[in-house]
Amino acid sequence: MGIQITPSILNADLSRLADEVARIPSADWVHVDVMDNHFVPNLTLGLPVVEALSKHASQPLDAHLMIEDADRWAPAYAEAGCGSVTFHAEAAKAPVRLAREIRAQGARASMALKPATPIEPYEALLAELDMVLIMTVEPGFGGQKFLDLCLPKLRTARELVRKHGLETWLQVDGGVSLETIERCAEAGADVFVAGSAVYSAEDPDAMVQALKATAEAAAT
Ligand SMILES: O=C(CO)[C@H](O)[C@H](O)COP(=O)(O)O
Ligand SMILES: [Fe+2]
Repeated sequence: MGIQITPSILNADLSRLADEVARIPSADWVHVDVMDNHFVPNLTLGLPVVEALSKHASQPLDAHLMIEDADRWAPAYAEAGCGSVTFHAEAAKAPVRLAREIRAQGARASMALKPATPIEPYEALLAELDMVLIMTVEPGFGGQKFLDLCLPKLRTARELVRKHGLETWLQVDGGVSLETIERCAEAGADVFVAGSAVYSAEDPDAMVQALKATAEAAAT
């Protein structure tokens, strides 16, 4: 698939979501951060808003569920029309069953790891996943500083995907900008979430294109 950019709408104008998404036609996906004020200390939006937005976005939605009861809710986001659904490893009680349920609903299944969660215990699970999200900030808020300490885990994830001959995408999320995206691409990421970098830019779509070009140059 090559390099893909999935802007997060967390720092967009939430009162005009469909318009905000229309400002980024070059994006491959639209990243939607769902927070429940339990798994993370912040509350954003849920299933009805995601369902409504999926009907107005020209790109598929990439739902990032920062919620405690992932086993119960994640398949519903696939059913609501998301193209990709990411649950957190720290929240899922039965990740294999959950990944299979998401895929059965026709969406890509993805699992996220917080900065302190290692990838090695999940090696056998990789074949069940279409994507792994390596968080590069503590989940909960946009606009945080990129954590370089997450890069070795990204390299390990890339080695494991190669070792098993898989096509699992590796996504990074948190503090991704023109300044940090090269490091992520060099370490093996191929899907890049960028929230504040895109929506604080004067021309958000030009920023999406610049991020993509920078990651492509670093990955080759
Ligand atoms: O999952 C997230 C936070 O938990 C967001 O997707 C992420 O922080 C995007 O925002 P930014 O690019 O500003 O860091
Ligand atoms: Fe996110």
